[in-house]
Amino acid sequence: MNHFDYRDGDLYAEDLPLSAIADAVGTPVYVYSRATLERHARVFRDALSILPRVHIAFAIKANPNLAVLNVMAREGLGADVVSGGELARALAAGMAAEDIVFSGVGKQHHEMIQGLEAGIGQFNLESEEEGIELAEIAAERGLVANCALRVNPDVDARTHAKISTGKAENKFGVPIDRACTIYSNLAALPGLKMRGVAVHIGSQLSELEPFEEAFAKVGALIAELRAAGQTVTHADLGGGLGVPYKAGDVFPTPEAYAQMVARATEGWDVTLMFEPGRVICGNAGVLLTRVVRVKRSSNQVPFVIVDAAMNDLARPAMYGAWHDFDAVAPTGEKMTAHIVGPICETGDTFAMDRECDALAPGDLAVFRTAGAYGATMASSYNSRGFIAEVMVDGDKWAVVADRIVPEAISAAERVPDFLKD
Ligand SMILES: Cc1ncc(COP(=O)(O)O)c(C=O)c1O
Ligand SMILES: N[C@@H](CCCC[NH3+])C(=O)O
Repeated sequence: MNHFDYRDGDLYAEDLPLSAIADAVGTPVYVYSRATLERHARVFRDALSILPRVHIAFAIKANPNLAVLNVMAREGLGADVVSGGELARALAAGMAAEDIVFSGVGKQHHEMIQGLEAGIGQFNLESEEEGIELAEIAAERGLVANCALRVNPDVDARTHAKISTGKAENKFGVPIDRACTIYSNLAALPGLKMRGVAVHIGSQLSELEPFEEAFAKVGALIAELRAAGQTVTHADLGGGLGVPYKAGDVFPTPEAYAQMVARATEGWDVTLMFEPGRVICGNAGVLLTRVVRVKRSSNQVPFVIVDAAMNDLARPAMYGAWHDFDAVAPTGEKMTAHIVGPICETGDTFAMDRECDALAPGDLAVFRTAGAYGATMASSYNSRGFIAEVMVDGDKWAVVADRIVPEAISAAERVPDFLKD
C-alpha cells in the first residue's frame, strides 16, 4: 500500500491532500508519512525475525528529524550515529543509550567522550589508531567501551561510486586481512572490550550478491578470530539495502535480504546488528514543490522551473539520482521537460528530457522517495534558507521542522569591527 496516492485526481499523503499542506506552510516542503515509516520499520523487523538474535539500529544520517526518530524509537529501533550531533538527537528522541552504535572514520576526541559518558552500546572502530585513542579516553575515566572492528572486505557493492564503501581504496574500515591482528592488539588494551566485527559496503544496493560476498568474508574472519582466542559475540552487518526510485523498478525485498543473511551467517552464534537507513525512510517522504515558471523560449525542450532546488534535494545534482516527479493534480496531459531549480548552476537539474505530467506555473508537484538523504543533506546555497518538514498521520499533520528563513541564517553572521571604520 502506498501512502502517497491519488484520490479523485489529487495526490494525498495518507488522508490529507498535499495541496492543503502547500496552502498552509508554503513550498517547497518535505512531507513524511508516519504510517509508511512504521510499516517499513515493521516489515524490516519482521523479515529479520527469522534470525536468532537481532538488533536494529536506524542509520539516522538518512533522516535525523526528531519526529522521524521518535517513530523509530516507538518501533523499538536503536540508532546508528556518526557524530556527536546525531548521538544527541538519538538520545533526545528517546532511544536508549545501549541501543546506540557509533560509526564513522573520523570520530573526534570530544565525540568519543560524549559516547562513553552517555554509555552507548557499541563503538564501531574504523582504525587501530581510533581504538588506541578511545582506549585511553575510557581508561582515564575508569570506563570500558564495547567495540566492534569495522572491516573493509574489498567487495564491489555495484552501486554509485560516491556511496560505495567496501572497496579496498575506500576510507572505511580496516583491511580484512589485517583485521585479526588489529582486533587482537585492541583487545589487549584496558578501556576496550572488543566484542565483534562490523561491515558496511555501501548504500542503495540493488542486488544481494555483494552483501553475501562480504558476509562470507566476515564469517571467515570470525572463525579466524575465535581460533586466535578472541571473543566475538556481535556482528554488525550495516545497512545498504536499496529502494526503487523509479516506478516499476524491482528491488530485493527485506524478506529476501533476511533469507540471504540467514544463509550467510549460519552457525555464527552472535547477535546480528543491522543499520538500515534508506529502506526504512526513503519512500516515506516526498518533496512538495510548486512550478515557478515554464520556460519555452530558449529550447526545443521546455524547462519546468520549480521552487525546490539542489540545495533542498542534493541527490540528483550529486549522484545523478533519479526521483520520480508527479503532478499533485494531474490533468492527464503529458509533457517532456527538463526539470530544474532556480539556483545559478547548471547542476541544479532534477531531470533532463523527463516525460512527466503536463505542468503550468503555479501547479504543485512532488519528487518522490525523498524521505532519505533529502532534508538532511540540504544547504543554504544561494541564501535560500532551509525548507520546512511536515509529518502526516492519517488526516492530522504537523510541522516537524520549521522553515529557516535566510534572515535567520544571516543573523548568525557578524561584520567585524575592523570592517566598520
Ligand atoms: C556505516 C553505515 N551504516 C548504515 C548506513 C545506512 O545505509 P542505507 O541508508 O543505505 O541503509 C550507512 C550509509 O551508507 C553507513 O555508512
Ligand atoms: N547520501 C547518499 C547515501 C549516503 C550513505 C551514507 N553512508 C544518497 O543520497 O544516496
